[in-house]
Amino acid sequence: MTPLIAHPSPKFGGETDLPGDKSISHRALIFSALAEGTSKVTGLLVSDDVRATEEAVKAFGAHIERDTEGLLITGRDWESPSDPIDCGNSGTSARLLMGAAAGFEGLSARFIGDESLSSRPMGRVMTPLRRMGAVFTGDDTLPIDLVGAKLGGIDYASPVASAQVKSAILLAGLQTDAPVRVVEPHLSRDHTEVMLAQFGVDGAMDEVENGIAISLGDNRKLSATRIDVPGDPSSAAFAWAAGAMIPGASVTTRRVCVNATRTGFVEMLERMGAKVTLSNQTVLSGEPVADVTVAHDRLEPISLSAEEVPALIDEIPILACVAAMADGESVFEGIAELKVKESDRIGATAAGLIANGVTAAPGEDSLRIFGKGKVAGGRIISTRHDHRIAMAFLTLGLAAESAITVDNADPIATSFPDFTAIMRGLGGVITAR
Ligand SMILES: O=C(O)C1=C[C@@H](OP(=O)(O)O)[C@@H](O)[C@H](O)C1
Ligand SMILES: C=C(OP(=O)(O)O)C(=O)O
Repeated sequence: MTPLIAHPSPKFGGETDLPGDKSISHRALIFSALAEGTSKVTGLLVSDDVRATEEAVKAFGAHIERDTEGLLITGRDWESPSDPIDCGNSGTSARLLMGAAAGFEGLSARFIGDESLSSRPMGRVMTPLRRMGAVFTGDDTLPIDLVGAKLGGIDYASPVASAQVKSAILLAGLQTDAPVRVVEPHLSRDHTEVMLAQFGVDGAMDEVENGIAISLGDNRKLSATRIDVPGDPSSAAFAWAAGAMIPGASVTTRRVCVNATRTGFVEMLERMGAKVTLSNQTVLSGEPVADVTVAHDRLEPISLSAEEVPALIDEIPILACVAAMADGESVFEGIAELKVKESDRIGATAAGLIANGVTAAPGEDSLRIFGKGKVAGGRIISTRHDHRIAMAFLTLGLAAESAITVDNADPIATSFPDFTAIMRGLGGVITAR
């Protein structure tokens, strides 16, 4: 357990690069490991979650080498790993890998994870994958055993807008010729669809009565390619939040992914009153990227509705912290999915805010924050082994009246090991206890 203290930091600002996007990094590894030929991946995120996926695809038989630019990954038909696939803390690893492995006949694998991951629901991917013909033993939670089988098609209406569920089905669908379609109630991040096209697989997206339908086309053979991973907007969010909250601050993050399914947070900051500018817009491996500048201004409270949630699902704890710095009541609705992340993020966020002098009302599917234009701070919060909770409250501590301590900053390594260095580089005062 490594506690860290974030102190009020009135001189925050500047420019920074960011590590690679976590979602795109997981996918680059998995897709390359399934593709025919050798793919090159640059800018891959170095973090515990992505390392879990890298170790897994090696265990399934992919060959990985490094050169000066990045990784060279040679794909193949996946085979049984000799040891359990340890997904650590990473829901994306577990759910996407189960889908990707499900259609290899004769393969058998056990999926395991840490205590937090072992309490998160896996039935949401096992149900549709079983319907396609996959054979699992285990209930809703890890450890789960998979026996690869010949898969058929599926037309699946997902009850949740989850990119992990959608991606598990599409990845499994690569091993069958039968029709594969997933309908989600609202569009979740579409990095799988973007990357399928990069690897030469066609698909389609249509608006339908009950949501957004994504289907695979006829060509499902992945051909090796090059993927350059852009910066992670979910990591940039902490620098942007500090830029929005601290008077006089202006922060520029270079070459960040600005795919519209991921820009919900920065759009909310703009709606709240922060000044947001995009420059140097371009496209990297099918993903839109830009330099994003966020500068402080007076912040207004906001309302967040269910259809807006997927585009900022991982940013809700930090959005709640920013809302606490606005003057008035902010309401977030349709956020029940937060209860099945690395921690119950509705409860953890509300508890951290309340401890630091903010009035907040958590619900089953909602969170209300009664902002007063400032946050007292001064208290220690429990991160509940959740990286996003740790980073959100360290960021709030930079803007609060008194320092905020997080009891354990270790989980930050799962998604953004450079968090402390980057925030310090921008003027954030973060010290050990
Ligand atoms: O597909 C992905 O890469 C992810 C999807 C999201 O999860 P859900 O799809 O379960 O909402 C997100 O919370 C997670 O950090 C990464
Ligand atoms: C929810 C997250 O990741 P995962 O589901 O991959 O554990 C996250 O990074 O906030």
